[in-house]
Amino acid sequence: MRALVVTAVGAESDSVLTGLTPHPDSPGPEPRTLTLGHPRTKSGEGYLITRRDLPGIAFDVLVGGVGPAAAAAGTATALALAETAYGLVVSAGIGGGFAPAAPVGSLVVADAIVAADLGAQTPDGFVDVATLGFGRTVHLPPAELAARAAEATGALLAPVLTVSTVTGTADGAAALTARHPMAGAEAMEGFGVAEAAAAHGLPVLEIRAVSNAVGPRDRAAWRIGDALAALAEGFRVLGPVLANWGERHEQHRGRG
Ligand SMILES: O=C(O)c1cccc(C(=O)CC[C@H]2O[C@@H](n3cnc4c(=O)[nH]cnc43)[C@H](O)[C@@H]2O)c1
Repeated sequence: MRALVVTAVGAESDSVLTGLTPHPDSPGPEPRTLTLGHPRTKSGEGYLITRRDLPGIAFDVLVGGVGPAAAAAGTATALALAETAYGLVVSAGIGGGFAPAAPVGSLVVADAIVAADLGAQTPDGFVDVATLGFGRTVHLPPAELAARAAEATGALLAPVLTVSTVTGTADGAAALTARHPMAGAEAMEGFGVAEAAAAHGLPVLEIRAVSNAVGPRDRAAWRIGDALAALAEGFRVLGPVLANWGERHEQHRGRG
């Protein structure tokens, strides 16, 4: 199986690739970097993808940009231009954790990927787009895969919210918690990645390493290094889990 892992920034992609480093006894081919699509960066590059082959699974790790729109555009471009079909799409990176369930340095695997600020404000409160009668606000990763990924990595299995604006006040955090009491984390890309995956009929997974608590903004307190290290460790464990799931999934599809 080939999996597409979508991160927002290069530091996250580097962590994912560190985690996906093969065992020294069977190093496999060196990772290859390629650019895809139209030039879109200041330096004139397309989307940056790094390919890493592991036993039973190949990973393409994409730097898609920050926010749900950039993530959807990057993911859709990678899926549309792929030479070899993907079997799974993963949104990965750092994120804010909801206290006390998801402390800084911990991992959260999504059992639901939720567009938390896609809707309308009304005098009676927030109404999401699904309730307004347009589209959807939730994508569900394959339940067994999400559970196995969470168990193997020691992650909290909980909804991960996608927001276009990082929550930066206690009131904002309280409002989100009131609407999504089970939420484990928030980040800015998962729902965009999931929309693109769904448009290609592909399953999606999201994993976040917590760099900060959701609440009053204190950028100096973000522990990005700890979160990036947790992300790398998570992917070290996740590689074989995804390979195993892919093999069983492909056998199942072959029988059908
Ligand atoms: O400054 C750095 O070294 C650095 C390294 C890696 C990533 C970053 C980012 O700032 C990436 C932004 C990214 O982080 C997610 N994120 C993190 N915390 C939150 C949050 O509390 N609420 C929403 N999103 C969060 C988000 O997905 C952004 O794409 C910097």
